[in-house]
Amino acid sequence: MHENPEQDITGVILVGGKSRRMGKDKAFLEVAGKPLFERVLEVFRESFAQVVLVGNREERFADYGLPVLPDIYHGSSLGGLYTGLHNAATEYVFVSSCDLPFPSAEVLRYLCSLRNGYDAVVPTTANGYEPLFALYAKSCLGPIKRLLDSGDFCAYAYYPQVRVRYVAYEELARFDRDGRAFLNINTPEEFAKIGGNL
Ligand SMILES: Nc1nc2c(ncn2[C@@H]2O[C@H](COP(=O)(O)OP(=O)(O)OP(=O)(O)O)[C@@H](O)[C@H]2O)c(=O)[nH]1
Repeated sequence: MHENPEQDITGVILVGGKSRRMGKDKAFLEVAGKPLFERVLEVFRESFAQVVLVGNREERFADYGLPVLPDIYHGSSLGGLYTGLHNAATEYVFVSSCDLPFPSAEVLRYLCSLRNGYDAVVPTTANGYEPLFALYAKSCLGPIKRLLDSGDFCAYAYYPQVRVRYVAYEELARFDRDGRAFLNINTPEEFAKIGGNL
């Protein structure tokens, strides 16, 4: 456990995806002998006093002693974030997808350190926004709900309505020593590239 886990941020790991491209539940794919989602969980446990999972099929995670919250809005990562934020006992949540093989505690802590005065802290990389390794305040709930109720599941469409601290990758690079902190794994080919075996 990190000396000072954040008390006002709940760590939310989204585990409710369908893994269609992978063809196999991504959360449990092993990298260096450890399931992908456990690699995120390890970083979260040392960083946050409270950690929850969001997704259906709770029985998959029965061994971990963590709350597993069922989706309020089904079928999107934005809906998963909504459920995490809605249920959080804290002002903020830090959300992560479950398919990051090399999540960085240093990147995470730096992002968290920027939260004062903002509704969201969102990294931007060469791939664009990274909404699924980012911090959100309860004040995002209304804009997210309106979006979901309108049938739009875009993870960043409400950003113009809240105060977002965008964090350019250049600002984060010093915390991402091997340049893989935002890598996520969606396909068997991507999994094979990091040495994974289905
Ligand atoms: N709780 C919850 N999480 C979701 C949902 N859809 C996606 N996620 C999570 O969001 C993150 C990113 O998911 P994606 O890779 O975009 O989608 P996926 O369904 O897992 O995979 P594909 O079927 O290949 O698109 C992963 O951690 C997923 O588990 C959902 O409906 N509910």
